[in-house]
Amino acid sequence: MHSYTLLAPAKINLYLEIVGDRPDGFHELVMVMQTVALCDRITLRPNGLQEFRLFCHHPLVPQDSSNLAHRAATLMAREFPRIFANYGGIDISIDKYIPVAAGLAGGSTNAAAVLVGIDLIWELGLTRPELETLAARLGSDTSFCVTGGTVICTGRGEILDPIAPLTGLWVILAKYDHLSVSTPWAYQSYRQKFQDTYLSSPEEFHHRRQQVSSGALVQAIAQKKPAAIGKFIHNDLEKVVLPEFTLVAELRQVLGDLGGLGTMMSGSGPTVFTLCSSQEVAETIVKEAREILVAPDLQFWIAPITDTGIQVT
Ligand SMILES: C[C@@](CO)(OP(=O)(O)O)[C@H](O)COP(=O)(O)OP(=O)(O)OC[C@H]1O[C@@H](n2ccc(N)nc2=O)[C@H](O)[C@@H]1O
Ligand SMILES: Nc1ncnc2c1ncn2[C@@H]1O[C@H](COP(=O)(O)OP(=O)(O)O)[C@@H](O)[C@H]1O
Repeated sequence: MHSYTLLAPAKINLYLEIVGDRPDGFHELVMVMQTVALCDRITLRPNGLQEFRLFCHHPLVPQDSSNLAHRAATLMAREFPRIFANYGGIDISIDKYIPVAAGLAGGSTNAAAVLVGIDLIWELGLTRPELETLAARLGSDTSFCVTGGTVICTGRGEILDPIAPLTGLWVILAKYDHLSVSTPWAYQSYRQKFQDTYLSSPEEFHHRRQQVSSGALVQAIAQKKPAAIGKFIHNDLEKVVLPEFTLVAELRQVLGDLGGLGTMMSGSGPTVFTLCSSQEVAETIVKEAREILVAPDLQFWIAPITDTGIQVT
């Protein structure tokens, strides 16, 4: 049996609109998700035991069965008990490069990589849609992470409509090390503040989804117009996160003022991203931002936008 090393990339949300409440307690969303080439490295080694073991040295990442990567492995064992009994367990090692609890889907992409990797190790031959359906049981963002690219994500986030890939752009990611935002908190706060604007029927959800599919951002992506893409990015969760996390609001303002195509918070934050036309532009903006915002724990990453999801190396 082979060992595999996989690269699991982060995502940003180019668009995140909260459309309404769902009967399952989650929110109905319309999002445009985009893969970014900032990757965690996941190594999977068959261990000959009847258990999964997880190794990760990041202080904020759980090392036990609550880790999303471990949960993905357990899900596979439950789905394929006889194959698990034959092939045995796997040691999962995670080298973390994606910042944690940052709105970049770090845990979800690790889980997606484990599904893809176990499919290979156990020679299951699962199709992409089958892997995406399994992934949806682990989290709202996990199905997207299986495939990656540029995708309209609706429902809880698990209904995927891939669109023309967005390539040739670069992104700056900026995050204060000491800040993290709880995703449930962000959604609950949004509900408390904006519930009176929510749509509620499946017909209204469908209509809104159609509007976004044919709307300004998706058109700009299809026509490969970087300036328009930067203009039409949007995130409803900024309305609750920015007033509460003033450092994030300031960071967003400073990066936005320094140029780039557009600046926005990703997901539930607190990472702020700036889309740039080139690596050089991104480097210049980061240099200038570091001169304005003198904070030892403010970190920047520069990475290309990519249409490559989980990669087996
Ligand atoms: C906000 C987003 C945007 O892409 O990403 P992150 O900022 O976490 O990366 C996602 O919606 C997060 O997706 P994910 O991180 O997979 O969340 P889940 O584990 O499924 O849900 C965490 C919690 O978020 C809330 N939640 C999530 C998705 C959704 N459509 N409606 C919700 O209300 C629920 O309170 C849920 O308990
Ligand atoms: N493999 C994992 N990598 C990162 N975080 C994980 C993982 N498994 C569980 N977590 C937990 O999930 C929570 C959300 O982290 P993460 O997935 O990085 O952020 P986000 O949901 O904002 O994209 C954190 O509290 C973290 O401890």
